[in-house]
Amino acid sequence: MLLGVIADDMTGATDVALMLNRAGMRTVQVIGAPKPGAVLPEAEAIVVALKSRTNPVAEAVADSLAACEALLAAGAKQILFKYCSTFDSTAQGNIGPVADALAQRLGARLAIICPAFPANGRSIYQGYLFVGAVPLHESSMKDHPLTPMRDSNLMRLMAAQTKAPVGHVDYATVLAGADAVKARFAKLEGEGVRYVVTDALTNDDLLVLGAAVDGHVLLTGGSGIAMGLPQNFRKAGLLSERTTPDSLSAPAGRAGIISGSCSTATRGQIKAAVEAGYPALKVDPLALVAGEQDAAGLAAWALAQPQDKPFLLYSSDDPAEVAAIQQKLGRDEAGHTVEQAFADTARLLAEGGVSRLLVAGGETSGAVVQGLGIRTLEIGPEIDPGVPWTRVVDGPELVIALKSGNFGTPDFFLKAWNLLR
Ligand SMILES: Nc1ncnc2c1ncn2[C@@H]1O[C@H](COP(=O)(O)OP(=O)(O)O)[C@@H](O)[C@H]1O
Ligand SMILES: O=C(O)[C@@H](O)C(=O)COP(=O)(O)O
Repeated sequence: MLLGVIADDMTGATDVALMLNRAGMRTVQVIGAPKPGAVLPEAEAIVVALKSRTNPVAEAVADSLAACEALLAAGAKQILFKYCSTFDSTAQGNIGPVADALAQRLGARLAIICPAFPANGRSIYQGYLFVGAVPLHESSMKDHPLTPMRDSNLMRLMAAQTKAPVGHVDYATVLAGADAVKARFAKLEGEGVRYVVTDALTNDDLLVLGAAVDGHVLLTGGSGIAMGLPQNFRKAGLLSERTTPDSLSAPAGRAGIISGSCSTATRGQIKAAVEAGYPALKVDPLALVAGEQDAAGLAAWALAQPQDKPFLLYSSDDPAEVAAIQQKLGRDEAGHTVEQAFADTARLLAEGGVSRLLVAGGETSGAVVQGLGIRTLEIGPEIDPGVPWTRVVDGPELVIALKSGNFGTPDFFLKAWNLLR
């Protein structure tokens, strides 16, 4: 084991596991903070998927430290704290407090902050995070149901979550190469800076940064930063040769989609699936609270649909509707109600013979994976950047893809099945 990753949500975990797998590291994903003394699977990289993005801060810190202990015990030489490429967090955290706790545990004097993910349009310039052509706070992330992002300056965002000094490595330095970046790191460290936001626009920049962080005990960032890490282990002669699969054999059974993601990309993908004639049922948080809809009813509906097309269960709605529901139920209550309903529904679906499942939404995926009692995932082929099919290794017999809300082309729900045999 070389690299340990602590991911703050489920889709983020499969995203970074896919990145590492494609860059040549044999990677497995385990779900939840391992218990003390737990034996982790054999791999070159292990990703521990937590649900720590929106948990209470103390819980997020405790889970992240537990994951860190397990990864160190398994032999990790470097720890990556993976958060969202859109830096999803609140003013209180959880990115700052978790990074602080990990830095203290690992004795890290300097850790980079790099959510850049060019393949999905996330770039950093002058410390500002862009989503496609617009700054983060002008993107659809400003309306996220749980972590609305209203600032784009990563130094300011981080400074609001930590007392440790935050610095910046500008793009000119990244363009000058890994040695120049290392020299800047050393200078900033000498000035007492703990966290360094690094500009990055392209995959080449991420490879430069990957080389520059060789030997850092703690890194923080999106999955993009993982791209340049395997090269360090390969150079040190520590990596085996491997290729990534281009398809995945799936157990016989039904196919379906569960979506609790209200992100723009997911809503477009739902529209495409409905237009393609997928049987679709909208789940209403208010109806769940009133008992007019429940998991048993949702599963029964899904299992009664014709089998020639995947069924679609979705609560996804546009920002105005989500805001109206949150006003009635409260943000957390609305979120938890939907997540619990989907977790219970997923369990009933698996019991009813569903063996191929697509789930949209990070929090939603966390709930569904918990509901299904999945403990380990093996990473399969890439459907779109950041989203692989995975096979459940420890849990019910199924293949499952966990899609980040904002990832995937509009035909994602239509084309994903083509990679299954
Ligand atoms: N109609 C809705 N109204 C309010 N909240 C909702 C609705 N549908 C889903 N949610 C909640 O919104 C959150 C979406 O987050 P998530 O699943 O992480 O999606 P994404 O990956 O798009 O961020 C979840 O907590 C989910 O339960
Ligand atoms: O880094 C990313 O953008 C994703 O890996 C991620 O974390 C996704 O989170 P959700 O959008 O909540 O699924």
